[in-house]
Amino acid sequence: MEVTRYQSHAVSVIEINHPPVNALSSLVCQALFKEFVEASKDPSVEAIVLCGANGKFCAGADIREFKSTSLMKTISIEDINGNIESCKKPVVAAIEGVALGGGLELALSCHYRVAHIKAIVGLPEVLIGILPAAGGTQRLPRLIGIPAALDMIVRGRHVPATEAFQLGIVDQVVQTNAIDAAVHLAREIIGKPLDNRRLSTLPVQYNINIEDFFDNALKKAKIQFFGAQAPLACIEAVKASVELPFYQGLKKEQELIASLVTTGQPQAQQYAFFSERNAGKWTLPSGEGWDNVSPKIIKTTAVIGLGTMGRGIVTSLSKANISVIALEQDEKQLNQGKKAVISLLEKEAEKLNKQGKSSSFANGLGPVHFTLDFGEIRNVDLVIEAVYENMGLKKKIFQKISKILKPDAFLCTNTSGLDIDEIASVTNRPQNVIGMHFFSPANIMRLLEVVRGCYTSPITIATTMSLGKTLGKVAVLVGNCPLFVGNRMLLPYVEQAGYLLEDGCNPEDVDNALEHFGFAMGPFCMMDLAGLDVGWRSRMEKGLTGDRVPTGTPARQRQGNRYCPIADMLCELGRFGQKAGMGWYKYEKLGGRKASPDPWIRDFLEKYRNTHQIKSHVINSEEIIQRCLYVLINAGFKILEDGIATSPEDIDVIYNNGYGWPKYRGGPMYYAATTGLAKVYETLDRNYKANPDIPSMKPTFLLRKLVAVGEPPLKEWKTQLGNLNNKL
Ligand SMILES: CC/C=C\CC(=O)SCCNC(=O)CCNC(=O)[C@H](O)C(C)(C)COP(=O)(O)OP(=O)(O)OC[C@H]1O[C@@H](n2cnc3c(N)ncnc32)[C@H](O)[C@@H]1OP(=O)(O)O
Repeated sequence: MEVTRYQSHAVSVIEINHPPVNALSSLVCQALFKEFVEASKDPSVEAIVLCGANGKFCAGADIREFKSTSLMKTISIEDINGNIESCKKPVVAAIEGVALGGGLELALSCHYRVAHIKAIVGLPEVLIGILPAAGGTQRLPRLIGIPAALDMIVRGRHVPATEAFQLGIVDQVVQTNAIDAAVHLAREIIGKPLDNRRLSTLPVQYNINIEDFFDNALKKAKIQFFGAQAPLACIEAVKASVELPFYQGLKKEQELIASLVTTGQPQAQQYAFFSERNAGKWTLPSGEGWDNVSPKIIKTTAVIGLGTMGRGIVTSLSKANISVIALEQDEKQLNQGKKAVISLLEKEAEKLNKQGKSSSFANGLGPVHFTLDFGEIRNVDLVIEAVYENMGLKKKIFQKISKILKPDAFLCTNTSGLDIDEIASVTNRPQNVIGMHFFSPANIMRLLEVVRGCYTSPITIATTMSLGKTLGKVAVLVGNCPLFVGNRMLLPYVEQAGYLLEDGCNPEDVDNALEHFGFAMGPFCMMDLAGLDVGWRSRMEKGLTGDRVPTGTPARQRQGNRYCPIADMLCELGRFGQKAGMGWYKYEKLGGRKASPDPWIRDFLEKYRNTHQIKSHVINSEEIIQRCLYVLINAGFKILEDGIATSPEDIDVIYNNGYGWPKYRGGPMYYAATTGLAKVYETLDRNYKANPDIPSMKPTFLLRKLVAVGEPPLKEWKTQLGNLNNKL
C-alpha cells in the first residue's frame, strides 16, 4: 500500500509509504488523492495530518518516472495540493527526514507544518534541470518573501529545520516525534479560521524594486550557472508570482518546465543524478559487491603527509567526526600543517554555523591529533598516505607502516596516477592496499576515485567506498592503470590544446571555446592554476623532455609521434602559472588569480610557428571543442575497453564531480551518445587519417563497434565488449 490512513480520535493521519524516500509516483499520487478526498469527506474526521513512513516525509516527485518529453501524471501533485489547501478541515504536515521538491510543495499546501529538528526541507529541482512546478515557485514567495524564496529555489538549497523555522517555512520544530506533535497541533486548531493559512490566497509582499531585483538575479545567475537553463526558468517563475495571479503563475510554471524539457538539460541532469547513485553499487566480476560484502567500521585513522592534499584529507575526516592522527616528518612541516588544518576547520565550522548546525570542531581541532611519531599510529584502523607523487618515497613509507600497523589495518595511498600494485608489493598485506585519489581541495571536492589493485580484497574496497560516503564524497571504483580514469582522459585533451596553439590559436581562444561549452575552466587556465611545473616534472620523469631526450630527436616529435614542447619551453623560462605571476596568461601579482591574455605569449607563439614553419589557420570554436573533447571521449571508450571503469556512467560521474564538466551536458560519454557516436567516430577517423602521428585520435575498437551495431543506448555499451577485459 503506497498510502495508508488511520484515525486518532478526530484526526485522520495519512501516511505516504513508498520506500526508499516516499517519492510521489503516479500510484502514490492516485492513492494520496483518494485517501485525502475520503478523509476530507468523512464526517468523523475533523482534522488531517500528512506524514511519511520510515522517518521521511517525501523526497518529491518520482524522478524515475520522468519521461523525456512529459512530466504529466494522471493526477498531478498540484491537483493534490489544490485539494489540500482548499480543504475546510485543518491539514498539518508532519515533516521528518526530508521534505524536498514536490514533498515540500505538498507540505506548503497544508495549513500548518511541524518539523523534526533533524529534518531538511528544500526545492532542489534546479539540480535536476527543472523547476518546482507543483506550486512551489508561487507558494514559497508568498510565505517567506521573494529574496529568501528565490535563493532557496535557484540554488536548490537544503534548509535545516531550525533555519526553516526562522524563515517561517515551518510553524514548529520538535525534538520528539513530529507526527505526534502534528496530531496534537491539529486537535488544537480544529474549528479555528484557516483563511490566512491558504498560501495561494495571500499576496506576495515585498518592499524592493522588483524589476531591478529580478534583472540583477538574472544577470548573476547567467554568470554563476553559466549555460544552465533551469536557474533562469526558476527566476522567471518566481517573478511570475509577483506579476500574475496565483493560478496564472501555476500555468507559467507548467510552460517553463515544458520548455526546459525541450533543451535536453533535465534529461542530462537526471541521468547524472542516477549515475551518481549507481556509482556506489560496485560489483566485481566474481559477483562480490556492494550488496554482499560488508565494510569494516572505521573509527580511527591516520594521514601521513600534511601538504595541500593531506591537510584537506585530515579536514575531511575531522568534519565527519572520525578520529585522525596527522603525521609529518619534521616539526616545521607539522606546525605549518597544523595551522593550515585549524584554519580549514574554522572555515568549515563557520559554514555549518551559518546553516544553524553545530560541529565537533567549532572550538578547536575536534578529533585530530598531530604527531611526528610513527609509533602513535600503530593501532589505527586505516591509514591514508598523502605524501607527494614519488614512487620511491611512497614505497618506503608503505614498507615502514606495514610493519608497524595492526594486521587488519587498511593502507590507502592518495595518488593521482601511480601504480597501486607496485606500492602494495612492498607491504605484508597487499590485499589491504588500495588507492584513494582525492581531488584538490580535498575537503571540498566531492569526487573520490577508489583504485583497486590486483591484490586488493573486496572487503578493502567495501570499507574504502563506505568511508568515501561517510566523508560526503561520490566514490567511484576504478581499475589500476597509469593516471586511472579522470587524468588518463585529460591527457589527450591537454595534448590537443597544445596542438591547437601550434596550429594557430592563442590560449584564450581555446579556453573561451571550452568555457563557453560549459567547463568551469579551460585547459590553459587549469594548468596555470595547478602549476605548469607539475606536468613538466612528470614529462621529465617519462623522458619526454629534459636531459633524457635522445640527441637528434626532432623538437616536435617523440618516438615517432607528434609532441608539442611549448609547455616545456614556458617552464624553462619559469612561467609556472599563477604562483609565478605568469604562465599561459599573465597575472596581477605572484599568486594572483586574475588572468589576462599576455601579448608576450602571442609573440612567442608567432615566433615558434615561424621557427617550425607551421602554417597556422583560423580555428573556430566548433573545431576547438571537437578536437579537444573527441579525444577525451575516445580515451573514455578505451578505458571501458580496458576494463578500468565499470560503466560509461561511472566515467561521467568522475567528470561531472572532479573535472568541471557541465552537469547539464550529462558527462563526456552521455555527450558522445547525444551528439551521435557516428559523428564522433567519423570526425576522429578523418582527423586521425590526416594526423597519423596523433594516436589518441585513432577511434577505439569499442567506439567503432558501437557505431557498427547501430549505436545502442549507453546502458548497453559494455555488453558489446563481453568479458574482454575487466580490471575491476
Ligand atoms: C512537476 C514537478 C513537481 C515536482 C518536482 C520534483 O519533486 S522533482 C524531485 C525533487 N526531489 C529531489 O530532487 C530529491 C532527490 N533526492 C535526494 O536529494 C536524495 O536522494 C535524498 C532524498 C536527500 C536522500 O539522500 P540519501 O543520500 O539518503 O540517499 P540516496 O540519494 O542514495 O537515495 C536513496 C534512493 O532513493 C532514490 N531517490 C531519491 N530521491 C528520489 C526521487 N525524488 N525519485 C525517485 N527516486 C529517488 C535514489 O535514487 C536512491 O535509489 P537507489 O535505488 O537506492 O539507488
